[in-house]
Amino acid sequence: MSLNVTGLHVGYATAQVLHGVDFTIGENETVALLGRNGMGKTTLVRAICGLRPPTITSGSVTFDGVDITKKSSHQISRLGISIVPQGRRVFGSLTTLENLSVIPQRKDILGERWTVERVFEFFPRLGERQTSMARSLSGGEQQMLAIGRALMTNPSLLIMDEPSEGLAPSVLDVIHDRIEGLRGTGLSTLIAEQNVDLALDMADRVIIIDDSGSIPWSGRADELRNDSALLERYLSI
Ligand SMILES: Nc1ncnc2c1ncn2[C@@H]1O[C@H](COP(=O)(O)OP(=O)(O)OP(=O)(O)O)[C@@H](O)[C@H]1O
Repeated sequence: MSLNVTGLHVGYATAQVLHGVDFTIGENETVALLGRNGMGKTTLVRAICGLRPPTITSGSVTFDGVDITKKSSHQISRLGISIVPQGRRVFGSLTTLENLSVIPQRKDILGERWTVERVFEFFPRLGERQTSMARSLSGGEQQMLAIGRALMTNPSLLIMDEPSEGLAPSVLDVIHDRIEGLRGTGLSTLIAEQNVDLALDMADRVIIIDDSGSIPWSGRADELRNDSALLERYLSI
């Protein structure tokens, strides 16, 4: 798996948000995307996944050597990138089981495929709630379901947009543990997060987005954790 983002400019009808974003993600890497509120984390992950708005105005996104800059979100999903959207977006009027069963799956993959049973092994709590309507699940259970739905596509790159948002600390521990559990399964992960401590615990590498609409710093998570000037400058911590 390799993702290469080069010179990406992205915006909305009303405003240009990203002004030349460059980064790469390699095989088996967990990368955190950090930045203060409104810097463009969601804009960047939506652009990579082919979700519109926003619109990519220049630059390119290449995934496993294929230019996906102009591809639709469905095409990108079929190539192996899956997103856990901000706000979870599960189907409230379907059961847990139905939410997982309706996902189109990529079949031509190396390694173990995801099945509903495997998701229930991975998140036992979802197995217990498989006949419940998704709208009746707690926030944490909905987040597990959103991750389960993304895994069902059999991605090689999983992108999560603020997985910690609105979750209680005990649930965060579960989500953190499960994201750790994905390591070594051949999956690479990009996590956009406001919760810097959590992100630094989970990630091998960090990219920071700032008000220039680009990536002023990237490096190892432990480097950032130990650099109070960087934390203050870009994340106001
Ligand atoms: N649909 C939209 N139309 C116009 N502008 C938008 C739209 N969505 C986001 N923006 C603007 O784009 C900029 C970046 O927003 P974005 O949501 O990508 O930031 P973020 O880093 O993910 O922030 P947060 O952590 O608050 O979600 C903000 O100025 C926001 O107001």
